Amino acid sequence: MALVAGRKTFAAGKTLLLRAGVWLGAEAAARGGNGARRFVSQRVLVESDVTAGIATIKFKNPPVNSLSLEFLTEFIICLEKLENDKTYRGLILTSDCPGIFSAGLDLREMCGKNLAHYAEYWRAIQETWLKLYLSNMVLVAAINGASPAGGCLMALSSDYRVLADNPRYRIGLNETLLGIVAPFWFKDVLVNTIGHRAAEHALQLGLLFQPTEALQVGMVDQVVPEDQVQSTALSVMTEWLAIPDHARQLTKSMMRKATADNLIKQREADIQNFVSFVSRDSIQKSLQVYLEKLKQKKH
Ligand SMILES: CCCC/C=C\CC(=O)SCCNC(=O)CCNC(=O)[C@H](O)C(C)(C)COP(=O)(O)OP(=O)(O)OC[C@H]1O[C@@H](n2cnc3c(N)ncnc32)[C@H](O)[C@@H]1OP(=O)(O)O
Repeated sequence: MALVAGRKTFAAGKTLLLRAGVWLGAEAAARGGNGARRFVSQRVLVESDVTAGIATIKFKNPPVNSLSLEFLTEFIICLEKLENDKTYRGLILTSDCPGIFSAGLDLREMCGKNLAHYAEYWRAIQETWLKLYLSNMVLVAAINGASPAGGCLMALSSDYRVLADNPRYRIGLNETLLGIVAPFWFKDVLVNTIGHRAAEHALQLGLLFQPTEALQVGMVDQVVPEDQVQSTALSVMTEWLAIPDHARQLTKSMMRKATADNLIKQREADIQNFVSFVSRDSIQKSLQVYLEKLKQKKH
């Protein structure tokens, strides 16, 4: 059943389908007698409370939960499985890596690879976003670490964001700092969240907000002490799940469909655009310099 779901997801990406199959073969699932279920994959941990109808996905791709192609493949399959299983009405996104929610796109997937790889990678990024943004489940991001760029996009695609109050946990779309440009649909999601002027300011300067600033600008909905992130996410979830599903889902779709359709109608062009942008010599150089800086930070 899960493979069928995988096939649907990756109808346009044969390699991804193959990888998904490998992952599904390695998957282990355990059921407890108390309604708790736990799916284990290498990079994505899914815990669920069947009785409450709530699942929690913990990103587990150390050291920084970068969105590698392998991570995205596992993540997409998990999302699809949960979405298709009517047991689950709510999903909490959080991290298993201390201090990092997600470092965003894996820069190594965008450097020194061939054009087909860039296209495959970007399709997986698009697919992940569409699955998150259009999910019928209530999505609450329990942001327990730094979340730049693609990490921020995952949080912004949730219905509600709870951020741990730690000045090191900065959040934002910092693409310009890398010498790259956030795609139009990243921009659309940011505009929908914080408004046009604040988004223009944040995007041009590549701002990474500390928790109090993120709350002020509306990028997150709540900032709480670090040890209360999960419990707050859970109580927010309970509140949201008290709303009848059909009414909430139709409302969510009414609010989000136009933004998602904007990408859906030009998906192939968006892939081509990414491929030609990222493969430019100047962009490759910028990304390599940025990666090098990250590596040298430690020394
Ligand atoms: C047209 C293009 C559209 C692009 C759209 C979206 C863009 C993106 O999402 S691009 C990614 C943007 N992400 C970032 O700018 C974050 C970069 N990372 C950091 O700022 C820090 O690593 C972070 C704050 C997340 C964590 O800090 P630390 O805990 O201090 O860890 P280190 O910096 O020491 O990193 C450990 C290790 O991970 C490597 N790393 C970090 N980020 C990435 C990444 N995004 N992709 C790949 N690898 C990453 C870093 O180089 C270190 O590697 P080693 O030196 O080999 O240990």
